[in-house]
Amino acid sequence: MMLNDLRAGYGEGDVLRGIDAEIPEGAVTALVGSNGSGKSTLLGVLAGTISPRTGTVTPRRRVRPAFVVQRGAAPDSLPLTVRATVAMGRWAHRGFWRPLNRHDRAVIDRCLERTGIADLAGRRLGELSGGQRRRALLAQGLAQETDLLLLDEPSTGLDHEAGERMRATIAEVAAEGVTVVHATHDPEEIRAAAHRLVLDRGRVASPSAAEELLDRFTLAPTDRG
Ligand SMILES: Nc1ncnc2c1ncn2[C@@H]1O[C@H](COP(=O)(O)OP(=O)(O)OP(=O)(O)O)[C@@H](O)[C@H]1O
Repeated sequence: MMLNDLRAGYGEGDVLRGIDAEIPEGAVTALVGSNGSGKSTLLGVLAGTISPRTGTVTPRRRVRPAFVVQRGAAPDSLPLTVRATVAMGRWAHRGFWRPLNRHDRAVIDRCLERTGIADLAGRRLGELSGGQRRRALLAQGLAQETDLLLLDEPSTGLDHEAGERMRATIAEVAAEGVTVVHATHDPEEIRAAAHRLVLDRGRVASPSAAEELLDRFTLAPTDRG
């Protein structure tokens, strides 16, 4: 995917100030940068939820990307089960008015399994811990079976085991041919990604700034000078 001179923002002024980059298809790209550098905004542009002011993303796919945000759109007070939440991921294929078929149910089961939450399927979303809810939202994204999976800080708040499972799932999905872009501050996720796109105040960081930022993000506190 090629990003050419992308500019986007919310009110006056641009948050993304001319992004030129290539995002390799069928691989994992980590979107790295300080707080406020524009990672979530860029994910929003790739997802189509934020319109760029100028610039292009090519090719523009007909398939809707799956965008896994930090919190779901449904309020926690809704009596929605984990399974129902994941099932919503099938609406993109089926429309929410049509009953799920056997294939949909098999996809939902698989997504619950691979995110390690099959045993929570009957629980209400509002009763889950933050990390469990995050896995349910990832499962919902996977259930969409799109070829572009966008994740906003997927492993924030996950324990070590859940974080490893998240990284494994991300790698597996990419191995199946899905283009994965995830915004992350997690050193292991940054190291595990095949590609890194480093943002610096709304632009792609220069090679030397990128190297410095990546060092800062991936070195353990004890390794830092
Ligand atoms: N909905 C919004 N309305 C107005 N300004 C926004 C909105 N969302 C983000 N911004 C602003 O855009 C800038 C970039 O935010 P963005 O969320 O893209 O950064 P980020 O790199 O994802 O940061 P973080 O690491 O904190 O998640 C920030 O200055 C932020 O205040």
